[in-house]
Amino acid sequence: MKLWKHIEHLRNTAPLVHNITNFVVMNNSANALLAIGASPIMAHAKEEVPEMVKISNALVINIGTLDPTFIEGMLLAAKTAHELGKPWILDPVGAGVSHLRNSTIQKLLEYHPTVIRGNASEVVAVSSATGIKSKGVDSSMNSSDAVESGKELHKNLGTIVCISGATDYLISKGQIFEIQNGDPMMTKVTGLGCSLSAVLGAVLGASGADPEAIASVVAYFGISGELAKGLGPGSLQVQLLDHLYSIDQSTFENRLKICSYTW
Ligand SMILES: Nc1ncnc2c1ncn2[C@@H]1O[C@H](COP(=O)(O)OP(=O)(O)OP(=O)(O)O)[C@@H](O)[C@H]1O
Ligand SMILES: Cc1ncsc1CCO
Ligand SMILES: [Mg+2]
Repeated sequence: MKLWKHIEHLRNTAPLVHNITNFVVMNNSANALLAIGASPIMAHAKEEVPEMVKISNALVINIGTLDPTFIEGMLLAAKTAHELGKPWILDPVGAGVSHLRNSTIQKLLEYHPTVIRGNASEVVAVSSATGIKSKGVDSSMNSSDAVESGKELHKNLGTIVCISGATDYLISKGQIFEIQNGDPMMTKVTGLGCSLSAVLGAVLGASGADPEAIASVVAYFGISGELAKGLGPGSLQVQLLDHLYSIDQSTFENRLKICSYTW
């Protein structure tokens, strides 16, 4: 697979990505977007959200720290993106943990996200709609155990589903990509799943709903995490940005662990 072209295209396109995300990750998500070559804007007030969606190439909605004001902004943004045909990605952080999260996800799904990216517990919770018991925002399951739920979600909504974990899965119409890049140390830095969702917003802005382009960025992010591993979570958090910024074609191609099959 010749995947580097998707990374180059993203860097050359420099899409503007509108994020409504959580208080924990606003900074690292904006920095991850800049490092990969995109332009971030964080904005959640309902008074400006429609204008932001209009000027942006893609929208990221992350429900990590919900409150009524954020929910209002998210619903308006998702509605506007849906009406304008702008691609958008939903990160259902903590799906299944509270009624507020579950009911907000159900309302957001009415606006047909282009992609849903979550860890295994979140994907299972969104797919079951009723919500399962979950530990918090970290997954209590292996990503491989969420693949059937991811397929159901895709069949019911037509949404591309990305399940992150030791193996990342990208489930789209008739095709699944499996990506084996990344490092377990990435789970010791908060919000790297949120950063992944943000950079997937960037590839949506640059390439639209192209599963191969999205899978390329999932792999790119994992490779950046592998290279960023140092003494522990602190250095990984900082060096991830350096590698997102600087990886070249040969490093990417030498480290790439990806396959795809039909379903
Ligand atoms: N065991 C693992 N081995 C290798 N890479 C991993 C592992 N677990 C997670 N990752 C990588 O870490 C990144 C974040 O995925 P993760 O599933 O931890 O997201 P998350 O649980 O939503 O995180 P958060 O909610 O903190 O943002 C992905 O790039 C994923 O490939
Ligand atoms: C720790 C945490 N709590 C709400 S959002 C978030 C960031 C990781 O999802
Ligand atoms: Mg998460």
